Amino acid sequence: MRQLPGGPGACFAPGADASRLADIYSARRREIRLTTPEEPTADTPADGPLSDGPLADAPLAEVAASCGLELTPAQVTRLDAYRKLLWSWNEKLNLTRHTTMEKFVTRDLFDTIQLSALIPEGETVLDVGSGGGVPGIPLAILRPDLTVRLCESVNKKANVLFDIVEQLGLNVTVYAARVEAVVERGSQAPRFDTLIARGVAPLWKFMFWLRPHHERWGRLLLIKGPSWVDERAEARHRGLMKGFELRRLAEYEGPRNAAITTLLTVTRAEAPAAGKRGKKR
Ligand SMILES: C[S@@+](CC[C@H](N)C(=O)[O-])C[C@H]1O[C@@H](n2cnc3c(N)ncnc32)[C@H](O)[C@@H]1O
Repeated sequence: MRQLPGGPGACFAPGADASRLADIYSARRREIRLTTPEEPTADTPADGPLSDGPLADAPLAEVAASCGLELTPAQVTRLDAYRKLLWSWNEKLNLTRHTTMEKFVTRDLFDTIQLSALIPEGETVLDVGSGGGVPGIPLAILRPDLTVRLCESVNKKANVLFDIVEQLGLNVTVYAARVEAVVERGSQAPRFDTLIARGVAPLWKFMFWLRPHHERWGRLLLIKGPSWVDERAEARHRGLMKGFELRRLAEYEGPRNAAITTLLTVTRAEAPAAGKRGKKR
């Protein structure tokens, strides 16, 4: 993982030719000004119908208060600055369908806050498949005690993340790379306590990508919709859960959305206690 010449938060995929990085960087800067059709952005796991509610265009603080979310004025200001940058980039790239204040707060912020409650103080966290930055960027705003890093495989989106992080003055590193490359042995990225993700891939794919590098991450923390049960079955069927434990940590209904969201964790299974190993003689 090499540092881009553009700034301390910028990294590039492993294997990039160092002598060409400056060219690549300026080319990528140009690239992000294009309006390019992207693959459709998946709804978040618990997305129901995306109709607007009565607080669609209310100020962030008001919508947050209506959902019982307690935010300081400083947090409101930074979250709103992030929301503006995200929506502005969304006019050029397909990054989010949550383009009313109500959806931003009740889906993006709400999910992030639920997730945040499960992350211990001081951890190093990687947001896998950040897209427009959820949940990694709101998490970095709300939890300055964490070291948050973002990972996004599509260069155009990673460039947007570089820009947003820079404009918000966040101390967040962005990897323009696939997660497999970020966590592989020999990568310059640190070991991560927790990998977080929303709306990226089914469980079996995560396990396929991450199993070989299990010593480089502590646990996987996933925001999932009801499909998680089928995803678990598929991952087990493919033999990808062997030696790993999946637990359901929390389940909640969104404030304006009856769909259920589940927070799952995957960790290495504990080795059996010494006395239980092997057959009795
Ligand atoms: C549907 S978006 C979700 C974005 C964001 N997490 C959210 O919930 O709004 C999924 C993102 O994951 C990225 N992605 C898919 N596979 C990836 C991988 N192996 N490593 C890193 N990013 C990946 C895609 O490029 C896409 O931007």
